[in-house]
Amino acid sequence: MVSVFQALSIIDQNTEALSPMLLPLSEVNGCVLAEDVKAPINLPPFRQSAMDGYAFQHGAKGNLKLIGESKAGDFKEFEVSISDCLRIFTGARVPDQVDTVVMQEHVEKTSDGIRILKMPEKGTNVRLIGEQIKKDEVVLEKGTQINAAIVGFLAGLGISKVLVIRKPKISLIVTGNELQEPGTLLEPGSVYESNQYMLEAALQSENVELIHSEHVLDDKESTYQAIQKALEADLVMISGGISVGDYDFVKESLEKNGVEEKFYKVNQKPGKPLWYGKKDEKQVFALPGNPASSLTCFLIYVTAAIRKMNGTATIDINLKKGRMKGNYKNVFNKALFLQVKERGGELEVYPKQASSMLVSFTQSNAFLFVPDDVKEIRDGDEVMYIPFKL
Ligand SMILES: Nc1nc2c(c(=O)[nH]1)N[C@H]1C(S)=C(S)[C@@H](COP(=O)(O)OP(=O)(O)OC[C@H]3O[C@@H](n4cnc5c(N)ncnc54)[C@H](O)[C@@H]3O)O[C@H]1N2
Ligand code: MOO
Repeated sequence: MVSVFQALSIIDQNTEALSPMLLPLSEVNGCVLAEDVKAPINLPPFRQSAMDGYAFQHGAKGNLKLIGESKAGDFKEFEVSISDCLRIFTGARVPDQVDTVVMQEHVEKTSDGIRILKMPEKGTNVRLIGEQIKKDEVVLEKGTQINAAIVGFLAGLGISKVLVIRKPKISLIVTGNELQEPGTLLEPGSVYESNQYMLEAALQSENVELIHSEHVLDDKESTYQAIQKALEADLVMISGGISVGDYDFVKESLEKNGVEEKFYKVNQKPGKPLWYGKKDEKQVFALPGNPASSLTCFLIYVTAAIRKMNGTATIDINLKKGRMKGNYKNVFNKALFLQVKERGGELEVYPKQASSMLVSFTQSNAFLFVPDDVKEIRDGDEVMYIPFKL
């Protein structure tokens, strides 16, 4: 049996960021850049009007004669004298011979052009070449996590592919004869399957690719074969069948598949019988089947490995300081991950807590972390907590 911190450290030692891959923009949201990105063009690439209005040479007095038009997408030159103007629209190129744009609300139309009612300063409403970004400038650094704004920014620079750390491929297996599909009539002795739905949903918040997900019965051969197939992924998650019962076949099936145990059992509650191992570079987490144990182990350990693999974070328990609301006794001699509601750093323990119960998770947004040597927490005590987002 290892401690929570030993378990995290073993996972850390056994986890590396995955190799970089050139991917199209449509697939990189959430990924981490594996190299600096340089601007291939100036932004804007040409002088652009920031308003719908009229372009002219600054210094003109009196009425201006309208001699042409520049709309978005046009690239035309004009012979513009000091007493001429051009109709222009937002985003359109500002032709070379004009330097200022007056917005149309600040002019009055005349029979052949306009009269400026409010004279703008020279250069007003003209976006200059490279004003946002200069060509060859490093615009994003290696290690940046791509979000929607970055995807849009890259597209705006004309970049269609970027080198990113590839997403871990994940396989999921849930085990158990007693598991029945939601939406069917519950048979005596059965329970509805929840962990496959839950873990698939939780994976949607991580930057991963789920390549395989299945339910196997408590049977040696099926478990062995399912694990063999699942090992195509970078990381395998198995729920259930990892304890010491006569029908718990996961541990022996992992060993038979050549997965080497790195630790088994963590001195914690929930989630004591967590098993972690490796086959070459592939990682395997066998999560205890009790739903709250599975989800706790996923949130504390599996996400840590996933985020180191995809380059989005280092492995760290990220403990925050908060204040206890109410009293709690730790009678277990184990580290506890209690599901709590955190509001403004104040932590309220949900009353119904057990490995088998998900109800407490549905009302919580953080774990109160109770070290194994802390036996009692009183109202107002400073405590440690780990926020989570599901
Ligand atoms: N003699 C001992 N028995 C147990 C120990 C122990 O140390 N000695 N540890 C207990 C702890 S702690 C846990 S946690 C569980 C873990 O057991 P398994 O990982 O083998 O899980 P199962 O037996 O398959 O299932 C446990 C429980 O969870 C329900 N379950 C499982 N999978 C699902 C699912 N996909 N959806 C919904 N519910 C699921 C299952 O029906 C059981 O009720 O072992 C203790 N026993
Ligand atoms: O450790 Mo188990 O996950 O408490 O029931």
